[in-house]
Amino acid sequence: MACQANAEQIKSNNEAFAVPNNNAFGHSFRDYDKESERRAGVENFYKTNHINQTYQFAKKKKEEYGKLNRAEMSIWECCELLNEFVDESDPDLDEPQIEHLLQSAEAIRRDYPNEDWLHLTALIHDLGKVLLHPKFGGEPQWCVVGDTYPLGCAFDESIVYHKYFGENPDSKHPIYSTKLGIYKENCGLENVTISWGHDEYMYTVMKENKTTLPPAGLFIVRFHSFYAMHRNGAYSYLMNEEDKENLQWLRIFNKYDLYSKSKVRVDVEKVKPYYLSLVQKYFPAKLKW
Ligand SMILES: O[C@H]1[C@H](O)[C@@H](O)[C@H](O)[C@@H](O)[C@H]1O
Ligand SMILES: [Fe+2]
Ligand SMILES: [Fe+2]
Repeated sequence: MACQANAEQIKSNNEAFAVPNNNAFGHSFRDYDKESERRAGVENFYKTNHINQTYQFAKKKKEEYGKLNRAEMSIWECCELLNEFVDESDPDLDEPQIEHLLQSAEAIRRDYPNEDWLHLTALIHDLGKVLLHPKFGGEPQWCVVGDTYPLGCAFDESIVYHKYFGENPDSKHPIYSTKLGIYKENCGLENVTISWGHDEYMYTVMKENKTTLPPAGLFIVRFHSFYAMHRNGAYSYLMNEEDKENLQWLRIFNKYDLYSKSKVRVDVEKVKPYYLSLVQKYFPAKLKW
């Protein structure tokens, strides 16, 4: 399969995307301290998120939404539902989410023309944000978007707005507050309970609907918001060899996920036939959500 090729090699051969210095608001990307029109809202978002994401909470949500009994629809129908949502956790983008999906997919497609699985992975990576939709219970933003992190073990200091974990009951738990917590060294990320949100939900949707996308595609979707791990190198003691392999692809993907955020809109109708053909290749026509 294409993605078994060495990720770093493919990268050096193809890379062309110029990483912009500034986001659409004139600041550097992921700067959570800089005063901007989005800053206060983003901080408030993380305060609520960090206080309420506990191990028990994430377990419960995973079970509840893991039933996939809310809707039947195609991948494209879901993309269209995201037209109405703006992500409150994001300091770099205030456009509807469908724009972000197309922007990241088109950017990665330009640099990796032969990795069609990567184009589709980018298109669908944030579809889990559909949890915000009334059809899915209209979940509040704090348990759908934002960076994610492991639960059941200590919160690493590199997580954004770490200070707000002080008010999370798990930070006083005798086991959950220790470095390894309930986990064994190198147990593999698939065995770790991550804070509940769009990543884990979309991973479940993909898996249960039997996507034929390669393991790296599933890994990207499941852990793309886990910045403490893929950007800061934290929690490496929970990772196994397979995670480390997949991480190479996640790092490539992240560049396009983050730095493609802009005010330049993609012509949806123009690119739609291409993405529909990929959806057909890797997914059933209707999926359970
Ligand atoms: O604000 C963003 C946004 O919610 C993304 O979808 C998520 O993947 C990122 O990790 C987060 O920082
Ligand atoms: Fe995301
Ligand atoms: Fe994204």
